[in-house]
Amino acid sequence: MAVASSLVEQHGEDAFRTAFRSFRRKDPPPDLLSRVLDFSGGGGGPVGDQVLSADLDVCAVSDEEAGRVGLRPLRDWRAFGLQGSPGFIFIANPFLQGCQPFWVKQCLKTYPQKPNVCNLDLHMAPGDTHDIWGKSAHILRSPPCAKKGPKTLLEKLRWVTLGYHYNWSTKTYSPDHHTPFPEDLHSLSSVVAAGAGFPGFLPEAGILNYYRSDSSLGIHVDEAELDHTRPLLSFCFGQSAIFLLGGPQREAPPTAMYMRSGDVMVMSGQSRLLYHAVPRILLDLPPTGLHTTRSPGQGSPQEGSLAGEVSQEDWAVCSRYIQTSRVNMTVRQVLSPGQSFPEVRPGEDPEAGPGDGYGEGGTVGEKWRRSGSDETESSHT
Ligand SMILES: O=C(O)CCC(=O)C(=O)O
Ligand SMILES: [Fe+2]
Repeated sequence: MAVASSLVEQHGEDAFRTAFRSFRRKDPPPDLLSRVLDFSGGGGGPVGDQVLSADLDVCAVSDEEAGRVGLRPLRDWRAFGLQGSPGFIFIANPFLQGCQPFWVKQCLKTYPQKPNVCNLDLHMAPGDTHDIWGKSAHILRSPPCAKKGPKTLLEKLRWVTLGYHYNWSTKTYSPDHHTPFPEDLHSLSSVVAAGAGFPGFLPEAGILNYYRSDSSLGIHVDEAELDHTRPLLSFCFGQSAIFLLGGPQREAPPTAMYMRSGDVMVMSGQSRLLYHAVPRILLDLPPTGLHTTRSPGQGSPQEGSLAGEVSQEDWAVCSRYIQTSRVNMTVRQVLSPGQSFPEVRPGEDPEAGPGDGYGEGGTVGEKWRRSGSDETESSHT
């Protein structure tokens, strides 16, 4: 059941905004929370009538290929769809035990490194954003002291872009702002896309969002990619969140669901261009599957695994960070095979990209990330 159907719309605002604001309230109404879908089956909200089981192509990927990127064999994945949202697939934590830490470490230690781009680059000198991990790790590794020191760079990180770098101002990608897409994330994405029925998916752009406890992600549609027939993949790590999935217009009341560490979402087909948002990070639920111990009994990654073990030293930093944070990676194919970017003709304003519907609130970037109370909007650049 869509959560906003019983909420009173205020000031003529659309149903999505009404729901978004309700979840941002300090104490969301209990009946609202009771209708948040919980795919983990681990208690909490119901898996409602709206939930279907989703078909995967379990033969598309061998157990070895899945294990190599830290995923369980595809036949063991629990995948769900939503009535009324064809193409939306929710995969409840398909990671092998002990393998999420590798991806958390990549998000915190590896992907923020140059030549990738992050929010700190927008207002800091290049030398100062050079080694975000190195400049933060020793502080995060030491025991928290009573007097809070200044935030580390890692704690100030809000987004990182990979591959074709999303331009938050023009809301476009461009051929001349591109760096190599990380090979390990390419492999992980290819496995998930193939399992979801999209063999040959080409991961070309990534947006990593770093959420602190009061962060949120405004209502938007991801439409800057030129090929919308390819899915958008989303990987969640760390603290849980409430995710809202709406319709093609903001007037449609959204469905709310919990997203927990390890959960993966695929937005494809008609769901590729649906409005969505993250109104709330939840600190009261312990992150699942985030211990480093690997279980030898359940197909743990073998020789040649990309998802290597994380050293205790690195994990001390990562685990401290995600005690109060959530990290999300979205992976997108930008172009169809053989497609190129439209040429900017002389005299045309290269800044005037197509609208991307991020409208209000915004991404982790300047335009659409919100934080603080439901009344205040602030940017996180
Ligand atoms: O953090 C999330 O779960 C959603 C991220 C998202 O929608 C985006 O990056 O476009
Ligand atoms: Fe999005």
